[in-house]
Formats: sequence, structure tokens, C-alpha cells
Amino acid sequence: PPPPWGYSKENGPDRWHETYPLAKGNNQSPIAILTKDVFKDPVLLPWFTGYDPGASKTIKNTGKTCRIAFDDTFDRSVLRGGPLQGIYRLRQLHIHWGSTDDKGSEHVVDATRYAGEIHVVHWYSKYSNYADAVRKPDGVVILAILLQIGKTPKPEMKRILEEIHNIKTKGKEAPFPNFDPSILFPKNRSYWTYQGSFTTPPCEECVTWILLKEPIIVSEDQMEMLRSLSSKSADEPHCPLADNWRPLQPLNNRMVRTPCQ
Ligand SMILES: Cc1ccn(O)c(=O)c1
Ligand SMILES: [Zn+2]
Repeated sequence: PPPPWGYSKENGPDRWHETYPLAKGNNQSPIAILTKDVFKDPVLLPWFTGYDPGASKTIKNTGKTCRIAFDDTFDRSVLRGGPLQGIYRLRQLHIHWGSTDDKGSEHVVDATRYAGEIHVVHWYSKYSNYADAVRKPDGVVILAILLQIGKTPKPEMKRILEEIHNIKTKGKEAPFPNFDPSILFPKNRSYWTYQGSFTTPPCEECVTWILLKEPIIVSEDQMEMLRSLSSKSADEPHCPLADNWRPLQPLNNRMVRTPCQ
């Protein structure tokens, strides 16, 4: 059997389907967004979040990403509106990034691949729990924020990056209190939306993606901080955590939508 999934040659995206058959589904993510083919849909509304900073719990190096977990035992931090029918509960956020500035995002917009991509993961709280929600086509919403390298870094990223020194190796976790992820949002709330999947195994097709059009700016130093994380545990040789992004998947019979104006 293939080794535990990852992003290297022997356990990477091209082999995930050997263990996780859903990875070969027809509604996989990420995809290329071709802005000329996007459908302006008048039914699409603005999206809203109401996040309680007290819901943030910990930040962890999972060996595959840097992940912040939130208390999702009740409708404490929620996302609604946009393409959504109901209220979605914030569960975690994590980041995908590259070993160099020319790659790292999962979605690609008009042939531009960005330096990274933040995923803010929520689940439909009408379902009894997260495990149930991931078995439903409308079970999960991921709000995705593109990271672009620039001179004026987003100061709000500082809080996450200051914590990196505490979680250098795989498995390390640290308290991460009083954090409201909406401070990471760009000024412009415009978005593209489509139906897709998780971009890591088991790749369940339960995700309504809300990809923000405006990237946020991170500095070279901030990217180097992320790249200083190790994908291995403390008792193993350092192996830079980077290029934890999945290649583009076929759009097949799907439409990407955006609100009018
Ligand atoms: C639940 C989950 C797991 C991995 N990734 O990348 C996601 O975006 C969401
Ligand atoms: Zn992700």
C-alpha cells in the first residue's frame, strides 16, 4: 500500500486516489478560475461573519499545515449569506504555501498562481456534527483568501506568525486565545463561488467554496516564517514545510458564479 498521504513523489496528489477513491471524483478542488467564464448570478448575496474571538483555542503544526482550531460546540462563530442557505459554524483555519513566491495557492485565477492561500473552514450547523456534515454536498463552506507577496505586509498576519516559533515541528501545539480570523479579510468582500471538495484526502465533495477576489499582502519575511516550519517531528531532521498545495482539478460540468456588480 502507498505510504501515508503527503505532497512528495511517492505519496503525493497523483497517488491519493489509490487509498482515497473520492480524489478521482467529478467535483474536486482546487480549480482554475477563468474570470471571463464566470456567471454573474443575481441571486448571490453578500456574505457575513460573526466571529467570537473567545472561540479560538490552539495553533498546531500538523506536519502538513499550520492550523488554528476554534470551539465549534455551538453557533459561537458563524458565516452566513453569500450562496449559503443557512448558518455555518467556524471550525478551523489553515494555510497552503509554496517553497518559492511563484507558487503556493491552490486556486489559480486567470493563470495566476499566488504565493499562498488561507482556508477558513465552517460546517452547516443544521447537521448534528462535523463528521455528519462532511458526508453532505452542502455540509462545509471554506472561505479562501489568496496571499500575494508585497512590500506592505498585512499586520494582522503577524499574530499567527509570531506563534510559529512555538510550533516549529510536527505535532507541536500552543494555546492561541483571543483571535478573530475576520481581521485577515481584505477590504473588498467580492467573491467567486463553486461546488467542490476538500483539497486533501479523503477529498470529500462537501464544500461550497467562497474564494475572495482580493488577495491580502504578505511580506517575503512572513513567507519565510511559514517556510521555517518543519514537516517532521522534533526527533527527526528538519524538513521545510512548504508546497502543501494540490494541483488543479478538472472543472467538468461545474459553473463558477459571482454576484452581480
Ligand atoms: C477539512 C480540510 C482539510 C484540508 N484542507 O486543505 C481544507 O481546506 C479543509
Ligand atoms: Zn485547505
